Amino acid sequence: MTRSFDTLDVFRALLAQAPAADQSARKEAEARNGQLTKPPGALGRLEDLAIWYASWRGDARPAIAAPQVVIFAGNHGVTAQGVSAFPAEVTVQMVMNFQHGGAAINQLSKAFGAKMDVVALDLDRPTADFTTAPALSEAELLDALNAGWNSVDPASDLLVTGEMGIGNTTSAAAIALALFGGDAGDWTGRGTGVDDAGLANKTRVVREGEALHAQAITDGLDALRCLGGRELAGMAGAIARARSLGIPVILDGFICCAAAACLEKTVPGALDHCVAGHVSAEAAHPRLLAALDKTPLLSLGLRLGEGSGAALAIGVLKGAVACHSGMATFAEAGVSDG
Ligand SMILES: O=C(O)c1ccc[n+]([C@@H]2O[C@H](COP(=O)([O-])O)[C@@H](O)[C@H]2O)c1
Ligand SMILES: Cc1cc2nc[nH]c2cc1C
Repeated sequence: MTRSFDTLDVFRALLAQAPAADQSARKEAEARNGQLTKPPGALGRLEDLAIWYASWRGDARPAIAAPQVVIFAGNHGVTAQGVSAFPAEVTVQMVMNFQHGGAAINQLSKAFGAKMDVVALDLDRPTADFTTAPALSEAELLDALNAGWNSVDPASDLLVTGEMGIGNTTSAAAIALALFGGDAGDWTGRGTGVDDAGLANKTRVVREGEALHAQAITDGLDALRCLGGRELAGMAGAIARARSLGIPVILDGFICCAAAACLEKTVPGALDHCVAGHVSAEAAHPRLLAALDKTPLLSLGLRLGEGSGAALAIGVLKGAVACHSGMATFAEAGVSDG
């Protein structure tokens, strides 16, 4: 694969140089919002969402015409520790299901008019078990970040990143512990549905893994390398590329947010072009969203991953932008503005 960046320092520099939102588009969108035929604030959070979207698109009256959903898949060596309710083979089996159109995310992408791409990352080469070694080498991390970076369609106008990877809630919990502190128990949840004994074992694995690598972790990219997985790195690379292209992002569940947190902890503000699509039923997702200072759009008790909650939130964002760009102003409609 041709890489777009060959070292982690170049990736860090790309993150640091990423463009900011367009303040003049924001101001123009705020002014337009104030003239639309509704009582001030009556569209609630939809108003902020539309203005946020306009500012990142550099267009005070934008449209959402080409959303892209990218699902990354990876396998995790830590599954040898018995941390998931499902066997690791499910990852490759679900990739085939995505490719044949049979998964929830296929239906949700279709329902919300998004094109969907699947990026399977070296499924025959699981990461190392992070309780004994760093999950990824630097070269492996770079390859996965590059795969994510190159997966984003520059012609799209909205990105959803999702994932599939048996064992990856363990990885995400260890990353969150490394980045935000606290106890392993604060960040460890049931994932696909482990029982109480499974949860205790998983919490031990998260604690041991984080302790083993704590000294080596100085920023989010170290956490991604030591405790992460290829699909998490793929999501991080895609989120970073979207920023460089001025494409807003809807974040999905616990694993997606852990991957995104690695960017934020590397360059503060790196997630300003992202909105949290939903809060999942994974126990620590609310805590992780709070740490990222993100308020989720939806709360539907989902714990599927694969971009499902974020895809549903495409509908909310499309609604917000349609109202903002399509509604009449008081002057246009001849409605008294009070
Ligand atoms: O998105 C979430 O918050 C979420 C919560 C629980 C489970 N998942 C999905 O379930 C898989 C990981 O669960 P586990 O138990 O194998 O760590 C992975 O494929 C995720 O997409 C996803
Ligand atoms: C069946 C199945 C589907 C999934 N989709 C995302 N994560 C998943 C985990 C399992 C186990």
